[in-house]
Amino acid sequence: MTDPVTLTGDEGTIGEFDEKRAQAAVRELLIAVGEDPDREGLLETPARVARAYREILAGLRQEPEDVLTTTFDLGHDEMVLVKDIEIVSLCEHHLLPFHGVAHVGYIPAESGKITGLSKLARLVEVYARRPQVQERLTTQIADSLMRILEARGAIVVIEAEHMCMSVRGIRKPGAKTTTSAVRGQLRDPATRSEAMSLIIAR
Ligand SMILES: Nc1nc2c(ncn2[C@@H]2O[C@H](COP(=O)(O)OP(=O)(O)OP(=O)(O)O)[C@@H](O)[C@H]2O)c(=O)[nH]1
Ligand SMILES: [Zn+2]
Repeated sequence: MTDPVTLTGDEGTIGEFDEKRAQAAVRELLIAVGEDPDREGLLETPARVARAYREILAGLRQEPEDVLTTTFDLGHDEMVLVKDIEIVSLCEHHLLPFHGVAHVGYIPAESGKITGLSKLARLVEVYARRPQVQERLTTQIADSLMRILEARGAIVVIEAEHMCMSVRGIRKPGAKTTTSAVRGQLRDPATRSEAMSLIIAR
């Protein structure tokens, strides 16, 4: 068992993951939909689902500062862009997944302070593994780059398909939503269009 961690998130204090409570809630849900939670095939389901949600929502117990740790002074002050970072997040309206790719770029601080490339993907994970809306996920990543790396500019583009639009409701599988957040020097039209053309290029 890992130690419970209590952190302060963007919207107040985030509690620890209560596995027993999650299991009881899944059992209740099974009863609510007319299933028998005591039939053999479902006996372990509450425990499995609780573990799955602990994993899928692990970002609630992490902060961006935890992952943007390793920084180097390379003196590189031009744009760094990591494309096609696969994401799976959980829509906070329906608790159904949305999945796709994130493209994350930034212009380092004048000092040339940069971070490891994998840390950009880790930053995406911190915010994706929370109940989310795609717009907030996008802006939180960009704002963290500006704040923690003191970046001069940041751009985040996310393209995703929402299960709540494909398996229920309007049922439009394949519909993709694109969101972007652009900060600092990347708002300059020439820099922004250079970044966008790199993102679009296959
Ligand atoms: N802007 C935004 N909307 C989202 C996101 N994820 C889900 N939604 C939308 O949230 C809305 C919730 O609308 P409601 O009318 O309250 O819920 P609903 O009756 O289940 O809506 P339908 O999906 O249209 O059946 C829906 O239109 C979803 O498509 C997201 O990341 N961003
Ligand atoms: Zn939804």
